[in-house]
Formats: sequence, C-alpha cells, structure tokens
Amino acid sequence: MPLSKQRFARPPTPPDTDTTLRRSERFYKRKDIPLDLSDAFDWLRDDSSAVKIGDKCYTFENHPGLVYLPNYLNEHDQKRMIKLSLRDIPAPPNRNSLDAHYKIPTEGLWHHYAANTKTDVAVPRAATEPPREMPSYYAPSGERPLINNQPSTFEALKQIAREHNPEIPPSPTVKPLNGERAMYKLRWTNIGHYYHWGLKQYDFSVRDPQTAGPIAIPQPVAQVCKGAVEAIPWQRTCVAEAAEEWKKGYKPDAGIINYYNLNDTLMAHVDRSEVTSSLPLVSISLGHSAVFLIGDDERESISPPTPIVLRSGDVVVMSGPTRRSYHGVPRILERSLPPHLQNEQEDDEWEPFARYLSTARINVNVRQTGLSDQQIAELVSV
Ligand SMILES: O=C(O)CCC(=O)C(=O)O
Ligand SMILES: [Fe+2]
Repeated sequence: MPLSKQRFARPPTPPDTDTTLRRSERFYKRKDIPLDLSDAFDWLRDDSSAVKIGDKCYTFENHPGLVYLPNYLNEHDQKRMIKLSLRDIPAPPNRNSLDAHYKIPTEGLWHHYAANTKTDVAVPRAATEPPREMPSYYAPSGERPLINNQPSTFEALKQIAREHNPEIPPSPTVKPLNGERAMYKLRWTNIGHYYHWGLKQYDFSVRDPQTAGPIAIPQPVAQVCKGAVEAIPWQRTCVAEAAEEWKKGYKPDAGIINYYNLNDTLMAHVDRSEVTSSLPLVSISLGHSAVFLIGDDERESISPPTPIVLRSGDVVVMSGPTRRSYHGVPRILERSLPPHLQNEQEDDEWEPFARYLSTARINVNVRQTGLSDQQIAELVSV
C-alpha cells in the first residue's frame, strides 16, 4: 500500500537525494508554471514511446510486466464503478480512513453528502472513548521515515493474525463533520483483506463481522479486474510464460480505493505487502485525469521514470518485475473531468456524483495477496 498522501503528511518530507524520480515528481507537481505534458505518454496524442500489443493495449520496454489499457471501461461501467466507490463500498465490513478517528453513521456518509445534510454526521471518537496509548508500530510524531517496508511472509501474517493490533488512537483534535466535509476528507476505503496501516501488513484478525470469515472483495470490482487481466494478449508481453500461471489462478482478494482532491499527490512507493511479488495488480482510474509516474525497483535509480497520462476508464496492470517498481501520482489534472461524468439529465441519481467528481479523482487499486485458500483459512482461524 502507498505511503500516506501528501496532505496527510504533517511532518515535512525528509531531505531526499535528487534522484531522477524525485526530479520528475517535482516537475509535475509545480503549479507556478504551466504544466508541460510533452514528455508524458498519452495514447491519444502519440503512441511512439510505448509498444502497442493490441487494440487499446500497450506495454513499455523499460517496465516488463506493465500493461496499460486506455479507455478500458466504457462510460456506463465508469459510472457504475464510481457509484460503488463512493456510495456502496465505504461501509462495514470495509474500513475507511475516517473510521479510526470518527464514528460514522450506520447508513454511511454518501446519503448525507447527496442530501446536503448540514448537521454533523461524523463525530470524533475521542469524545466518547477512553484515551489509548499510541501503539509502538506507529512512527513517533515528527518523524516520517522513507519506509522501505519488507515483503510479507506467511509466518509474519500468522503472528499478526494471532494478536489484537490496535489502530492509531482517535485524534483528540478532530472536529465533527457534516456529510460534505466528511466525503472530502475521505482518503481511502479498504476492500478485501484488511490492511493495517500501522503494521504495513494485512491483518487477518480483522474479519467480516457477518460471516466471521475473511472480508471479500466486492464482486463487481473483482469481475472488472478479472476481465482486464483476461483481455490482455499476454503472449505478446515479455512476461508471457509467467502470465499463463497468473491467468489460471487470478483471484483478487485485497485492495484500496483512493480518493484524491485536485491538489492531492501520491508519493512514489512500492506496494510490497503482498506475499507474491509478481501477480497482477489492477488499477482503475475514474474522474479527473492524472499523471502516473513509474520508475524501476530502486528509488535512487538513474534511469528516467515513465510518466503516463491516465484518464477516467483507463486501467493499468502492474505484474512481473514491475510489481516491485516505484510509482506514484504527482499531479491531478485540473479541468479534465470528461463531459459524461458531469451533471446530466438522463440519470437523475447522478447529480451528487457529478458534484463530488467536480474536484476529485478516484483510483480503485486491486491486488492478490498470493496466499492460498488454505493459508487464508488458517489465518482467519488462529
Ligand atoms: O492512484 C493511482 O493511480 C495509484 C495508486 C497506488 O499506487 C496505490 O494505491 O498503491
Ligand atoms: Fe501503489
């Protein structure tokens, strides 16, 4: 999972060497000069810096296992996925970024956002819960190390599943939020197996309260990801041999929905918490466009990273060696919301979604932990 988004990072970013990746991140973040996208890969403008392996399907020579499917989701499916991401999925058993600090009404937040409720609906937990100590696995305040978290192992996950691993204590300073403020403060919703941000590991002690079993990925999300993996002409990629195995056993079981406001960025990181280091990660872009930046497996690498313009409906698949590549989102593109996601009359439910999207991008980021059904059963029963 990524490091925290920049707006959450209260302490300053530690001094970093001036790597090609950092330089490129800074370039796309700059708001004091007009944005220059001439070096970014944009399939609508020029496809010469990528390898076209199918209709709307590209690979990149420097990133073995990276597959880009522009405009994979049609307008109807984008809207369906947006409704799921905002209205349906941010509710139990899926945890979200506000849950640790706020009590959220059982009907969720969307309903209040859509109805423009002016009363406070997310109330600070600290007001009603006894104070708790900060668990040692959270970095002391004032420090934000550049974490190179270790790849996960089954044994480590077993140990975590046996323990009760408290979340960060509720903040004593947060203020109550109405529906609108709460939705704009929402940074992520967890889907599938629970990812513990303090431990930077999946925590199987957190189960679906209804089934007491593992938390499942919402079915429509799993289906879209499966469809994308099956749509790729893997035999034309340089990971063709390994892909034969992935295709057979592809079963996404974990992930995160990221919500970005126009000024948000996501710092370059590697998603290392999955036991597997090569199974496909499927990433769906919705709403405003963004610059996605991908390098290789070293933060200090001297080779220049590849910037790609991602639009609503685009899918990026990271697999094979690229699964361990640094990547991030240094820029959301202003004024890039496509007309079909703006307010329209045919769908009378759409108005609040258009309102939300007018300043937002959503990313549905879906992984496979690489654990067998038997291993998962063992983890949820310890
Ligand atoms: O927003 C994106 O396109 C990428 C998100 C990401 O890298 C992550 O969630 O790990
Ligand atoms: Fe990531």
